[in-house]
Amino acid sequence: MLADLRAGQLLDGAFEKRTLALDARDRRWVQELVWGMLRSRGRLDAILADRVRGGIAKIDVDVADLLRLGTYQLLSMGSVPPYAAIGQMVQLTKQRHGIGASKLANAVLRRIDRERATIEPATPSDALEALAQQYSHPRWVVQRWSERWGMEETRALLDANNAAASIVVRPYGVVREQLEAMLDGAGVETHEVPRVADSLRLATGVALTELGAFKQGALYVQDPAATLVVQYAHVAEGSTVADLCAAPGSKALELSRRAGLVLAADRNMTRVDRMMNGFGRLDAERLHVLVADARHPAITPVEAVLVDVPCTGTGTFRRHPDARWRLQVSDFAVLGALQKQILRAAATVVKPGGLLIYSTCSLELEENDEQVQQFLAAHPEFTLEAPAPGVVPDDVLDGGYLRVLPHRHGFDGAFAARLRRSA
Ligand SMILES: C[S@@+](CC[C@H](N)C(=O)[O-])C[C@H]1O[C@@H](n2cnc3c(N)ncnc32)[C@H](O)[C@@H]1O
Repeated sequence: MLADLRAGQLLDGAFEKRTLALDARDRRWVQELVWGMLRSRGRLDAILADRVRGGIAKIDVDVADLLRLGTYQLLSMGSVPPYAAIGQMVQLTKQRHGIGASKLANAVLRRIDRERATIEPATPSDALEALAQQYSHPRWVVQRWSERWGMEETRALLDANNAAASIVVRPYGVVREQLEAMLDGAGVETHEVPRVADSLRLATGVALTELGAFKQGALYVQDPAATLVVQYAHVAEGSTVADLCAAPGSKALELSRRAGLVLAADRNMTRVDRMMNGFGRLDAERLHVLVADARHPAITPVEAVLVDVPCTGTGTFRRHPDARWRLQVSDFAVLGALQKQILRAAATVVKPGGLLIYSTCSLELEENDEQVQQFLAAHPEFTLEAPAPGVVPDDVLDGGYLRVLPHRHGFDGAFAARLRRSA
């Protein structure tokens, strides 16, 4: 899986592909290991740097990942006996890299096991480096956030990014109480979600896809931040809505609660396939799926258009611990250009008097406020229009925008701007 990530694949996809043959318990164990290791990679590297001659950057990247996995098991996975963690990693290193590398793995991991009581690496004197190491984030990301929010709020955000994200579900075709009863009958503990009516947070460790309520299409998974984006959009009852970047489709489903018809389009065929499977499981109504490029929308103007654009996803680092290590400064320019193109093209298919909703799961101003401000400056026929008071809680509104922050609200990060076209 880690080799897949190095080849540019995303963690979710690599996990799906590599764990097909495992049962639910083993999948959970692998997930705990890999997600946990990636969330603490910076700290693990500091520990390894003190014990690998020449530092971790000097050794083969695959061996480095094996050492990180071994170290994480030794220090953070109490369920794994040290001899098993060391033995397994040494064996794997031998299979993949030969006897020399396996001796290194054996020596390093045994030493870490021996020194576990005094293992914490020294705190770097540079305050940003210290935060980056403690919370395992790239330093440049910590720097950019601390310039915006200050050190203490940045610390809270880094901490939130390392917390395990819970599964939150929404009822479909049944009311919340029915879904609660179905889950209760299956022995699944549920909790209400602050700020978002009808969503249910499931106790951790639930094998969701094995639940009857899932198989019967009585629920779908949606982080409260995504639900809030759609509630903030507040499309008119019975209207036709185009969701031009729709896959895997949870916002399209949420839109279909109020809309008369939702056109759910995405450019990526594989993701469209997955979206269709999801809608099929739910027996979803009032949704039409299309494969289409949002830069050239092939539809006639509609009452509301949502563009949930591709972005750096810095609001979802807690779910995708690989993303923080993949992020590059150049992503802002590359994705920014695409976001700009999609937003401008989407504007051409909004009816006069209609709504254009721009959203991201990024925390970054370049992808959020600045995109919208530039768009509004070039399109005087659109104005920012927050939904009526009470549609979403006041504490997720910020100057008319929707802004959800992991460390303030406890959900994924999200941003949205609701733009009204003049009649
Ligand atoms: C943030 S995700 C959308 C998530 C989705 N709205 C949901 O709530 O489930 C962005 C999506 O945009 C799609 N995408 C990227 N470039 C696109 C383009 N030019 N036209 C249409 N879709 C595009 C990606 O395939 C991806 O599925």
